[in-house]
Amino acid sequence: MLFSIPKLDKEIGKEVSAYVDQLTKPVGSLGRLEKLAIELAEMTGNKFPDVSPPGVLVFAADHGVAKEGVSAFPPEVTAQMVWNFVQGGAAINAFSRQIGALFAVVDVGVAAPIEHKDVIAKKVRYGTNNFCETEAMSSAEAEQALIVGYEQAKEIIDKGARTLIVGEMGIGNTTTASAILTAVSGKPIEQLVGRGTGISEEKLAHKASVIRRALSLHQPDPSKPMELLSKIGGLEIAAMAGAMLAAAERRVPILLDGFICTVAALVAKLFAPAVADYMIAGHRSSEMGHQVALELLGKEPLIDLNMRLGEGSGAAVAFPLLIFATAMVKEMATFASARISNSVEGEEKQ
Ligand SMILES: Cc1cc2ncn([C@H]3O[C@H](COP(=O)(O)O)[C@@H](O)[C@H]3O)c2cc1C
Ligand SMILES: O=C(O)c1cccnc1
Repeated sequence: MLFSIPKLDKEIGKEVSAYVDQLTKPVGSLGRLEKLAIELAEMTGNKFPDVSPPGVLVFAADHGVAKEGVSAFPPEVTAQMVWNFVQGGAAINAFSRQIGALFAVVDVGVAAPIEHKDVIAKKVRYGTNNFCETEAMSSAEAEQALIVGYEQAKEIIDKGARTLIVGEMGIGNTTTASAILTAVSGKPIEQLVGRGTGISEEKLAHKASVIRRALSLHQPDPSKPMELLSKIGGLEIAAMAGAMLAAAERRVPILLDGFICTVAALVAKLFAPAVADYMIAGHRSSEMGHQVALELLGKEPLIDLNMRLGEGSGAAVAFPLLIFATAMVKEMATFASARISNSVEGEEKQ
């Protein structure tokens, strides 16, 4: 599949960088917010971009590998949480309301029938196969799930979303994400597999052995994203990658969530490396493996609150920082406009 992602507007970045140095504060004193303002300008091609409203897309799907007992919760929780999302009771609902987000939940592969006017029905199949036994899904299904994500992102952007947040719900998906990350990074499984919903030490060792089995069965080519998705992937992970690709094509900044989202980001990057230019890492999840995924992506997260939930929750909590960065550029006075004496230290920049 081919994606056409525009180059970052480095010229606007330079303009904003120079302008930020004129604002009524010592040079560099707003730290990371300054860098963020420059990045947002380069992504959007706009010196004074709007990042609101954000669009939150939560993709839900089940994982056949959950049968192996790799989660602290039973697979039915995926469907049960979808009902919670439409009733507004999940963490991502509370946080989406706080940040004024456009919100949608998409069934891309829940292993139960779901009919509700507020659930976008895009089920590709009733959960994946157990990838310890056979491939998770066909390449055609992986592609279909990717397209679901792509189309949904297009839609929410058409409705006005100026920043994209992608979240997920899928019991077992930290196993799937760890499998993909092991294949992509080539690092030892022990460094990449974590407690997910909160499994015991014993289950953690079992989870690692499940991933080891799947990788030795399928031996996916780590440079081929569709192969990774079909052999050891997840439907919601494919959809998240597709959504990110659509946002980057439209110069819409992507605010990443935690572990699963960052692994989906790595998959998106394998489809089109330039997609990473449009990503900002929202938070550092305490899930083992997230740090490695962030390093592979070359991103430093905005916040670290010891969260490990998913759903897009960490990105939603980090989102106000994007508002602050843009408000700084839009609203602050310059030394000249406010008639304030500038530094006597000349050009020195910290
Ligand atoms: C009530 C509940 C709400 C959640 N919201 C996100 N997750 C998170 O936990 C799951 C991944 O962990 P594992 O791989 O251990 O199953 C995903 O659904 C993820 O989004 C939840 C999990 C639970 C139990
Ligand atoms: O960081 C995440 O995305 C995460 C961690 C644990 C469980 N679910 C999601």
